[in-house]
Amino acid sequence: MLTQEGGIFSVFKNRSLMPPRILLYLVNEVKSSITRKIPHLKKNKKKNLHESQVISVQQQRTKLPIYFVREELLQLIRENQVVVVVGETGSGKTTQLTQYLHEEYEFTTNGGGIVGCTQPRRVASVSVAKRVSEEMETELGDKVGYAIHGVLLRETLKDSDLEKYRVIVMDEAHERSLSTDVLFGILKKVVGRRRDFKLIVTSATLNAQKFSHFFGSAPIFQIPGRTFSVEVFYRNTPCEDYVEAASSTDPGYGDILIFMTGQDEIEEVRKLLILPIYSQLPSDLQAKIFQKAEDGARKCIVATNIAETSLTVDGIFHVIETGYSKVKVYNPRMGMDALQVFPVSRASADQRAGRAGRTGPGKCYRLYSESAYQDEMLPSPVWF
Ligand SMILES: Nc1ncnc2c1ncn2[C@@H]1O[C@H](COP(=O)(O)OP(=O)(O)OP(=O)(O)O)[C@@H](O)[C@H]1O
Repeated sequence: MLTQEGGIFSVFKNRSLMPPRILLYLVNEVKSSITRKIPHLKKNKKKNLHESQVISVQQQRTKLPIYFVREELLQLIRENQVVVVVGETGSGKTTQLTQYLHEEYEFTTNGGGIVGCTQPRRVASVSVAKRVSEEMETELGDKVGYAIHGVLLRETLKDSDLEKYRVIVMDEAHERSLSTDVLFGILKKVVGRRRDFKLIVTSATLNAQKFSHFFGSAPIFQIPGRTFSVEVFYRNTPCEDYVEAASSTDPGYGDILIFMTGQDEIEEVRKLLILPIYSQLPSDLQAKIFQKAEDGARKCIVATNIAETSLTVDGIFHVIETGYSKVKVYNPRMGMDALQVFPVSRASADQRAGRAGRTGPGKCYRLYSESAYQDEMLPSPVWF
């Protein structure tokens, strides 16, 4: 069923006709990505067996770092209107915190007790909502929903106090954009007007202090530990062609996530990875298609930075990281925005590495040197 709520067009299969209790919102999205299955890559089934495949979803939840500090964190939230939460990638900030808050406030509010969680990317809103509904053993659209056609920001135009929300989680707040900055200003006012309203800001470590300061020295809660280790490899020298270098980096087993800056490069990688056949192709290259593919295909995803945060793709062991992304920059001469390629920040590189090691130990191959990471990359993204 499609419902129109408060100016937001939400995709809900809402059996009870009540709005879901946990809502994931899209606040800002920049680009798209392409996902491909590459059938000729070899899959080593044994090595590819992730922990998530052998233990239940509920057991997985009790192994996440946030689980061990649940009560401590909720106590801090009870005592403060705004709390900044910092934790390693995969510690459970998105999927677990929303559920803890739902459990905490489910019975204490009548009616307007929705926990809203903002996401910078569409793909994350959808996939996290699905995951949370699975964990809560409910159908998507029943207790858990997502809204991608509208943004929370737009909802504030109709209801400036966001009355139906008990808690808003500004997830991945370090992924700043104009929308999130405006929303921060609005939420600060809501916090001042509504004593029962809670705001949780999750962020990469480096920006936590700034957010805390903006909200009048809000306490910062650090979730200790990480779920699985990610081994990071660097090149000794910078590579001349990262598209080619990424395409020829095959760790030999396990699913792979490759980061590229945009659709053109993604298409190039796809061409390099998929075997072509046409009459003008030299016969030795044509012959390659007759080589037998191993049993069990391996998945290779080539994505832009839309896959950088919040996403868990089960089975991804390896991340190949080019160190670049496209950023929307205003060009005053042309009087319009343009996408330009820039080196990523250390915070983004760490987020990318964090896409491995979500459901098992992982590896990240950085196509640049360690000194480039340490000395040349900015600590966090700069917004133009
Ligand atoms: N779709 C999924 N399939 C399998 N496991 C998942 C899925 N989504 C989440 N998980 C598990 O839950 C863990 C916590 O994910 P969550 O998104 O809550 O972490 P996070 O702290 O918000 O990380 P990040 O900041 O990188 O988004 C993951 O590391 C993974 O083990």
